[in-house]
Amino acid sequence: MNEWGAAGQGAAATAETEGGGGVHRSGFACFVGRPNAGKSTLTNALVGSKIAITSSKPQTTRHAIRGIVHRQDAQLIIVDTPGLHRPRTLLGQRLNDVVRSTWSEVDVVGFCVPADETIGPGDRFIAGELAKVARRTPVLGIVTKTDLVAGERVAEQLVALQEVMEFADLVPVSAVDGFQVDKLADLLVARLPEGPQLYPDGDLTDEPEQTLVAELIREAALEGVRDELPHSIAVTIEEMHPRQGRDDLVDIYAHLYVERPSQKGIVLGHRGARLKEVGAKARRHIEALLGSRVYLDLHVKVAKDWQRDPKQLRKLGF
Ligand SMILES: Nc1nc2c(ncn2[C@@H]2O[C@H](COP(=O)(O)OP(=O)(O)OP(=O)(O)O)[C@@H](O)[C@H]2O)c(=O)[nH]1
Repeated sequence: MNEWGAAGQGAAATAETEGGGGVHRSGFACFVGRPNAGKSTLTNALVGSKIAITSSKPQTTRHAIRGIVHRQDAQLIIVDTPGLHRPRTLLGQRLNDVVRSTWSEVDVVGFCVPADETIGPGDRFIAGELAKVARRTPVLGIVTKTDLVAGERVAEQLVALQEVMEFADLVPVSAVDGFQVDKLADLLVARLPEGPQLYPDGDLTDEPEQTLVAELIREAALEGVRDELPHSIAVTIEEMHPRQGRDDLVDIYAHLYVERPSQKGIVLGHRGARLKEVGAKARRHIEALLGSRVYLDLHVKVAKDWQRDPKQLRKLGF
């Protein structure tokens, strides 16, 4: 087709080079959508490995965790942002700042709306914010969780989504049964500039291991108590290193912060039974992540009103 398409060195991608042999694209994408829209699960489905943290309750993905999709023709780096929401605390404001700065850095944004929930004010709030960047960054409309509803409902949701804002493309997907996940990858890749591979083959995420470990502990600690302590737990890794003289065992010392003394009891449980379960569960996940045995030491501490205190927020990594 076009011999010059692959020559590439710094040449801008054009429509003519699309599909041309040898063209390699690389760049960044992120998914936005209200909490629970399925963004993390979709990232995992695209990357093909559990790296982002998923849960059935909102607001669990706090850090911009990247998943990397390696393909012959492209490398797509997915940045997973926290959910955008109306801020009520300093933490809320910081999270929204992270989201907005992410949007301005990526090549394409995917706006996720679940097929099984009506489009509401939360989605329109996000669309309003997204419209501000849409002139520079293409936004794809994604209807997620199509496996949960009948075909007509998916069609209705696509129509409803189209009315919320102008999209570069619209696509329905299911991360659970894999419906159109490859199609979505194609649509995202098509929006990336021509460029070389940015990460080595096999890299799935560049998020520091300690951040992932802290997220796994937080996830385990929130299990079953989210209604009581939805946003009140933060985790820091104080120390993490292989045990001296052992190459099959990693020692991890972590602090679990709650906001008030009364919450400490909830996390600990009767005679510390709950914390023990949390530790066992987190340890299993961390062992799977690190591919090594793990000794996990967890301490619960009270950091009074950490969500409202800039000094505490900095200490906890926000
Ligand atoms: N049936 C079905 N469930 C899904 C699908 N994708 C996600 N889910 C479920 O929906 C819930 C929320 O998914 P997440 O991927 O954690 O959603 P999120 O948008 O990343 O949520 P936040 O991190 O809170 O912003 C989880 O219980 C998932 O298992 C899907 O394609 N089909």
